[in-house]
Amino acid sequence: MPDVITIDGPSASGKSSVARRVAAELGLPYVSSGLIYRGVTYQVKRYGINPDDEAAIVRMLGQHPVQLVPLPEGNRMLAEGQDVTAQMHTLEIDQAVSAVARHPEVRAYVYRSLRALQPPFVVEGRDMGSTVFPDAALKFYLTATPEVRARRRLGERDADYATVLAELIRRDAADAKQIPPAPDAIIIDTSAMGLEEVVQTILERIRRAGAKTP
Ligand SMILES: Nc1ncnc2c1ncn2[C@@H]1O[C@H](COP(=O)(O)OP(=O)(O)OP(=O)(O)O)[C@@H](O)[C@H]1O
Ligand SMILES: Nc1ccn([C@@H]2O[C@H](COP(=O)(O)O)[C@@H](O)[C@H]2O)c(=O)n1
Repeated sequence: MPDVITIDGPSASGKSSVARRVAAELGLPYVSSGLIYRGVTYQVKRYGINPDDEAAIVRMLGQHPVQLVPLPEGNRMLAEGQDVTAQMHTLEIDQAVSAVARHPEVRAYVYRSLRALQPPFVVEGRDMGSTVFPDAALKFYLTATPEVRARRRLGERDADYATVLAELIRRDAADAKQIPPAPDAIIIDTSAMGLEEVVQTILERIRRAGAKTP
């Protein structure tokens, strides 16, 4: 069994749903890296920090840290010990998170949190395969057109289709630096695939890779 399996892709490509299902099938924990960036953004807003002020964000995190709890039934986000998971997937956090996540020192904070976790696990995000776990045994990258992703996301946000689509396209552009897939990632275009089909495709690739491992 590989130590670390990475599943990356743009917003609403299905990373967290797929990672959770794949991890459950393998009996492994799954880890949502985006939830840490969301937790940091929540604290930035809570403490009224300017999202452009990298040094102030890092200082704030020293006093008011966040912690990811990767439970199999769903990752939880703790801010100073308080469970704030329910407030992580709002349009307000969607719109602010990329500005916070672009700072190298913020990324270093998140990378340290992720690398401190004990493998094996399935981890999802943008740059898990390209940057954070370059030695991961297996790397997947999910794509889908913005329109398909916006339709999937509709209903999870308090917004209409046009707003959800515009927000997805904006976030893709804002995250462009960390979005490119690792050169050795297996790319799966899920535009015409159901969730279960994506999960089974990945599990099949993992089984095949496992069969090749001595
Ligand atoms: N292949 C698929 N077919 C249909 N629906 C899907 C598929 N993959 C994911 N979904 C649905 O799309 C929505 C978004 O999926 P999910 O939250 O897993 O994406 P994500 O990439 O983790 O998003 P984000 O990066 O914004 O957190 C969910 O409602 C999920 O059930
Ligand atoms: N590896 C990652 C993961 C996430 N981000 C940033 O966090 C935002 C939220 O991520 P979700 O997966 O929960 O949507 C995302 O838009 C990025 O700004 C990142 O930079 N790297």
